[in-house]
Amino acid sequence: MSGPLLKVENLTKHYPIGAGFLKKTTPVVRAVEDVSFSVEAGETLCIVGESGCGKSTVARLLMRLVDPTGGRVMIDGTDIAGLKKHELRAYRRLMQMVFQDPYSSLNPRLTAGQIITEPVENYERLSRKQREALAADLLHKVGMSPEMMHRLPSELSGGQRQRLGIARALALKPSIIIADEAVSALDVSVQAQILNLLMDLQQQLRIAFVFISHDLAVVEHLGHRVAVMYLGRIVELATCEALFAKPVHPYTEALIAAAPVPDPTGVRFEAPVAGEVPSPINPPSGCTFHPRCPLAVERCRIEVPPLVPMTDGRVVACHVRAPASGMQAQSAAARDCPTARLARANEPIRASEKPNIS
Ligand SMILES: Nc1ncnc2c1ncn2[C@@H]1O[C@H](COP(=O)(O)OP(=O)(O)OP(=O)(O)O)[C@@H](O)[C@H]1O
Repeated sequence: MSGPLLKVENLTKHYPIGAGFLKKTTPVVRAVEDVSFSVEAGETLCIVGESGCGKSTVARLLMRLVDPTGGRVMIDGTDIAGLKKHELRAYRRLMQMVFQDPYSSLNPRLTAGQIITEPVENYERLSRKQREALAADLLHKVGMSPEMMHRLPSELSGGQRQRLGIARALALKPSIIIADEAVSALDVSVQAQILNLLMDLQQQLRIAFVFISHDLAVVEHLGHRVAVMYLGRIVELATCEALFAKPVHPYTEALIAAAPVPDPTGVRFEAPVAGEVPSPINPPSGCTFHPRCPLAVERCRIEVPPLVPMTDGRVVACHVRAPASGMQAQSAAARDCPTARLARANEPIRASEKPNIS
């Protein structure tokens, strides 16, 4: 294979809503607008943003559970939109999903063994012996004992159920796992166990993760790169280290500043993003963040800012901090950022911050 494992180009999803009988145009929810990114084998790309910014819709588009309004999703260089049903089945094996609620996503009437071998049995017949061996192997991979294969989901703890969800996702030996808020429903200590399990599995199996979360502490722990979404668009995409050390987009900066501080000696400020997220049915003109942005200028109200590459490899969509004309904007932006000033004092930017952003 040459090129990235997963490549998303200009992905857009508008959900039509409530068209009146005589209305000439159907109103739409602009859930995802012109989103592009790529993910390499063995890499974790996190997608963060407030509720309703389009994270889950991106996940559904990647899995082709919904069809895009525009753009493409390429796996191993193949555009999955052009695939016939039987070809899509083969590609679906490569990409599996882990859901937020491990209870509602597991069939309560099936045993753990049946749940995790079911995806394989959709593709091939297994003897009882093969099924048991596969179930034992998958349970072992996620740190559970083989005896658990006879239990029902209701007889397992939340953490065990999420391990089961991960075992089921691993059954088809995927190259990519899409995890949508996969640890949000778990206690913090169980969250840490599941995150460590995912990182171990990634090292062993070179699986790529697209990890969707609103929890920046989780993202900082797990991610290689982070895409920050606001109202359907990516506003900043950077390596995890670079993003947390010196956010450039004012929205990223506000999001990081507003995150709870686990360590009171840490570098984070407590300052929430002012105002509500506008409606994706009738989003603001120009930069959709402008009504909440303390730096907004006239141009922000008029023109949609393009994603501009910065000198450290990140991309940022901001007329003020990343004007389309200048790669040098990044250093100026980072200088004015109070979070960055404190962060920089603690953690210098490393030479390895050269993300592969496309
Ligand atoms: N089937 C649908 N029909 C109409 N609108 C939808 C549909 N699915 C999602 N939306 C809308 O699209 C926008 C993006 O939703 P999405 O669930 O992708 O956001 P999210 O960032 O995952 O939010 P959350 O973190 O709350 O799950 C929201 O305004 C949502 O209401």
